[in-house]
Amino acid sequence: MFRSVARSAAGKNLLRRGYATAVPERKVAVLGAAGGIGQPLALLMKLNPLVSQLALYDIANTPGVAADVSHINSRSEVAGYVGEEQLGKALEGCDVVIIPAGVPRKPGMTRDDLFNINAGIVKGLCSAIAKYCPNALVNMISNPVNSTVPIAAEVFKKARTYDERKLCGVTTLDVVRAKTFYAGKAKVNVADVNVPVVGGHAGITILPLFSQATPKANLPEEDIKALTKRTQDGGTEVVEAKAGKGSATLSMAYAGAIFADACLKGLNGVPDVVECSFVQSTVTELPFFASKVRLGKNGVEEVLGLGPLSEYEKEGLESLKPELKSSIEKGIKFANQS
Ligand SMILES: NC(=O)c1ccc[n+]([C@@H]2O[C@H](COP(=O)([O-])OP(=O)(O)OC[C@H]3O[C@@H](n4cnc5c(N)ncnc54)[C@H](O)[C@@H]3O)[C@@H](O)[C@H]2O)c1
Ligand SMILES: O=C(O)C[C@H](O)C(=O)O
Repeated sequence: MFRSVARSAAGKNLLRRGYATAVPERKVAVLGAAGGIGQPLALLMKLNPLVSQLALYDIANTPGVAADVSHINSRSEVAGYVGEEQLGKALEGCDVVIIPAGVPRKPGMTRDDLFNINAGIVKGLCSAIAKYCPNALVNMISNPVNSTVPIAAEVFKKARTYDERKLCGVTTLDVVRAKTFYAGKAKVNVADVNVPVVGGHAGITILPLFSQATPKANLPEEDIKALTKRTQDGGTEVVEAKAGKGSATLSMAYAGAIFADACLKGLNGVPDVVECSFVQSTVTELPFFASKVRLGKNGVEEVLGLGPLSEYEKEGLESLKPELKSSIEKGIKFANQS
């Protein structure tokens, strides 16, 4: 349902901020909304003027989070849903579903160590999405993303609702980190920095392409290697600093909000919305891969290629493939066995 923006003061304000010529009604759900990521993400989505309805779902504690966030004087109406019996209502009519549900890492764990718990959670939530909002654009945050995205794809295939354009693994935090670390090293304004990050979302599968970073800085090879390693280990850096109290939540909420905003802009017809995401792909021989994607009215309208790689990045690309392949296959196997 579209509403002319020219008619309202809020609409004029949106136009001034370059959002769109018309502001559709958009329902967004956050699944896992009472968690470490879910709460600040709920806040950021409440602040997003492209959202008209915000559904906050979790297995516990969402009434309080929803009541709290709902007092903010921004466009969207907020509703809290708790427990499986309310999941359908949370999902009905959704345009975008963001999933940060599941357990986070503790020091010493890999993201793959979360598989046993999170795979089942994601499978259950995706079955409900297939039933209640099969056309929604899914933003998968729950780890291990390299496996949870393939799980979601298999669940949707079984339900005959799969549309590869509507399933995105959220790797924006890798891009956020790469930009921050590059700006610090290159001594450039962080707001001007762009760095594509490709591959997957775990350890060496995270491949930042600093050879394509702008503004150009001609950093020495040892700096590029150190920046690459720090980006790949960014999640672990936070897990260790939090010392058992979870993983990145605030920076992840920021990254998740950026990606969801890009999805909404794309759905609303804003041209040239490009972000990195882990999607079904033919960019390499692997069935899923993160690269730049163009977001549009149908979700992922185009998966963009890798562009020219340095020798170091070419090596990184070849080294990441076996791990990424095995994580993808693990997800597919789980979804089809259980
Ligand atoms: N993609 C990324 O870049 C990225 C970054 C950070 C964290 N993560 C992942 O996000 C996930 C969540 O992290 P967190 O720090 O918010 O964890 P958290 O434990 O603080 O919150 C998770 C929330 O999920 C809820 N939950 C559990 N089962 C659920 C279900 N079946 N339905 C709905 N909600 C359910 C919990 O009740 C909890 O509120 C983890 O898997 C973490 O590894 C991904
Ligand atoms: O590192 C984690 O476990 C969480 C997340 O994937 C991150 O990159 O911060």
